Amino acid sequence: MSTTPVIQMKDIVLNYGALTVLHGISVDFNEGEFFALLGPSGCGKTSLLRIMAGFADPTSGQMLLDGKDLIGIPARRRPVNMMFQSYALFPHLSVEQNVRYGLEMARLPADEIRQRVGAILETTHLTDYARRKPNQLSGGQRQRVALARALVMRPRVLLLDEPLGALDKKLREVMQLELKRLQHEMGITFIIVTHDQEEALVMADRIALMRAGQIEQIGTPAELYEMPVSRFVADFVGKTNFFEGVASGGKVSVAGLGELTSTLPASGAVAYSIRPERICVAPAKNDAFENCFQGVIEEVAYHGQDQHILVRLAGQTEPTIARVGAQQPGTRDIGVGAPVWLGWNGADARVLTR
Ligand SMILES: Nc1ncnc2c1ncn2[C@@H]1O[C@H](COP(=O)(O)OP(=O)(O)OP(=O)(O)O)[C@@H](O)[C@H]1O
Repeated sequence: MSTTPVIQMKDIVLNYGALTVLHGISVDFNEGEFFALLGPSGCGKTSLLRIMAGFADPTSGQMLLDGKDLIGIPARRRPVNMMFQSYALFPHLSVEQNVRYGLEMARLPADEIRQRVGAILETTHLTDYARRKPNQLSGGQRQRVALARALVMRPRVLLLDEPLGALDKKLREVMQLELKRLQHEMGITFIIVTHDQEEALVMADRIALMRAGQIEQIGTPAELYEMPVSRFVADFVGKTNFFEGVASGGKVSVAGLGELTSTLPASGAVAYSIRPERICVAPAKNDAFENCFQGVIEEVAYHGQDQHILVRLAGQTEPTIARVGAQQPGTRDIGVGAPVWLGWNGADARVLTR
């Protein structure tokens, strides 16, 4: 993938009166990448998207498209298209008319319009629905029409604000892969806003995790998951167990429990983070693991392909969660109240200083 930036945001600040919504955001969005702006409600994701689309001007900061200043250029003159959560299709127009509308407004030659609309209906699997009205379509189909309508304009960048928000879980999962396929086929930069970390992990090439108007970490899904820079990232992306303790060298001392090992040297107050799938559950102590602690099972949650086993370790206020596959020998009969051993290796843990 290219690392040539299409849009560059430099130190973007946005104030609404006395309220600062964006506190100096700097990020480059690259040519042809699928980028997710992820974060909890109210962290400023949509505000950042609206600035890129031209619906809001930042209080200060710089924004470049292909190296040229974008601020002050009206929304309709930017090669940037925004797709809203409420797809805003014209109800009285057919699918095909909805899709061709933008090209007609741009006064393109009739032949080119026909060719481009035909091609995009095919790419989005809508050819058979071309004559239907929006109210004769399912939610997923309407969503595809909105996408086709945006993509037919061939924007340099497509901005998508919670595009799958209105769909049920099953359809969301189908459309996540569909969006990724479309983005890949067309090579257009997609910047998507979502508060759903799973969605961001599945779809995006890179993610910016935002928190209270700032970017906490930018990276690939694997970087955010495997190498979180803070408690906030480790907690927001995936599930994890935290042990608050004091680090010295490669060890973290946890009150009531003992010393935990890691391969990351640190000192002072830290959070030691270990993912549930990195913890092995066994009826007896297994010396193959550097960290072994006994506890009592508090709850077993069945999740289909795996189980989440909540274990109370000595001196801990929160249970420790281990995720075990249904196929793991010996775990099927483990029940609430049983004593078990949890084991993991230091290389699988993260030591977080903030
Ligand atoms: N027009 C406005 N006037 C005043 N405050 C606003 C305005 N628009 C947004 N805000 C505030 O700015 C902050 C960021 O809002 P924004 O919509 O960007 O967040 P978000 O991360 O997209 O959240 P969500 O996922 O809930 O949509 C919020 O505190 C919001 O209340």
